[in-house]
Amino acid sequence: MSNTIDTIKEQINNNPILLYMKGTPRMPQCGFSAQTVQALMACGERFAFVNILENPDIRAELPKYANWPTFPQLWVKGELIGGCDIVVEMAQNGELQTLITEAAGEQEGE
Ligand SMILES: N[C@@H](CCC(=O)N[C@@H](CS)C(=O)NCC(=O)O)C(=O)O
Ligand code: FES
Repeated sequence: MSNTIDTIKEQINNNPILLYMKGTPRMPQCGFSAQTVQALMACGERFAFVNILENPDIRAELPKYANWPTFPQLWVKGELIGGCDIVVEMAQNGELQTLITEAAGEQEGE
């Protein structure tokens, strides 16, 4: 569905820090999404999210577009960073904070 792909592209281009997840940051609906939100929130910056459980078209199309089969998916500055495993690892080694702080700087400057 090309419409859905356009929506996805818009979301990715308009939100420098964007998490596709199951549920919401306040109420994640899966442990993988919950862990990822926790790591992201610990960075202390505002981020956008899309609840894919409420957007079945995006749930169906994004994995093909991203070439990444699962959720959550963290996108920063238009690029897929990864899912839960990668985000948690990057949180542990400090890379996530650096990435998010930098992306948030651009967000402020908008
Ligand atoms: N190892 C994955 C775990 C995520 C995962 O396995 N997600 C599954 C279950 S929540 C998924 O998104 N399945 C496809 C779907 O539910 O649409 C990661 O690092 O993100
Ligand atoms: S919803 Fe079952 S593992 Fe994520």
